[in-house]
Amino acid sequence: MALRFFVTAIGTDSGKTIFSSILCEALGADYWKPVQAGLPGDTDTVRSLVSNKKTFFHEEGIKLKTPASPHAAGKKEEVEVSTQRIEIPQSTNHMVIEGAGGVLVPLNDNENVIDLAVKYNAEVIVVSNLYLGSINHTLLTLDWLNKNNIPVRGIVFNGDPNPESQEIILKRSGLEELLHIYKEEEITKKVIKKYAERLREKL
Ligand SMILES: Nc1ncnc2c1ncn2[C@@H]1O[C@H](COP(=O)(O)OP(=O)(O)OP(=O)(O)O)[C@@H](O)[C@H]1O
Ligand SMILES: C[C@H](N)[C@H](N)CCCCCC(=O)O
Ligand SMILES: [Mg+2]
Repeated sequence: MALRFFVTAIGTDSGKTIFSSILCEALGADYWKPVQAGLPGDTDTVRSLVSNKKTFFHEEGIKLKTPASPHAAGKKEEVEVSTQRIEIPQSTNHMVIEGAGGVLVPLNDNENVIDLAVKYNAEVIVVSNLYLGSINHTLLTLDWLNKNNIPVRGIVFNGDPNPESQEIILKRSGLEELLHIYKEEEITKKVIKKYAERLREKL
């Protein structure tokens, strides 16, 4: 059966696009960004990092030029941003869907980015950075998902190792670490392939 993942994070610039590239490479999955705020978009980045020939890059659901929260970018550009307006592309392949920012980033006055994961019935993966303060950001994110009955497939740590942070996050959440992405000098196709091999063992 085709798998469907929704990649979210504890914030923006967290490594969702890097991890989405790794996941696409690991599974030969399609990539789709339902809401892109800020151009050039993440689809171009993933296209430049994935090596396999199977991944298909779907057109973004809603594309906004403004690098801001989708609700604000939509308001500025007079574009209606809502889950109702965005239908998942047809595909029989596995699909990696990348959110924008974190779970409670607003699409509009009533809806948030995470509502897209629910609408598409996708398994959520949370990318967690390892800066000072990230324990709180990560546990708040996981607690909100848990309290809203949104299951999480696992956590991806991104950044220099911090065993105390990683341990307490895994212990409190009871979730599995799917991958640790270390700080790389440059993100290249070769780097993405290396992590894809590691990730494949966990999926
Ligand atoms: N482990 C890492 N090593 C080196 N650079 C990284 C690493 N993780 C992320 N980066 C860099 O940090 C920047 C932000 O990462 P990325 O674009 O994946 O974030 P994002 O969560 O997708 O952001 P957005 O919310 O805009 O979609 C990029 O320039 C990326 O190449
Ligand atoms: C512009 C950025 N790269 C993303 N596309 C959107 C991030 C929105 C974050 C909103 C917020 O949490 O304050
Ligand atoms: Mg991104």
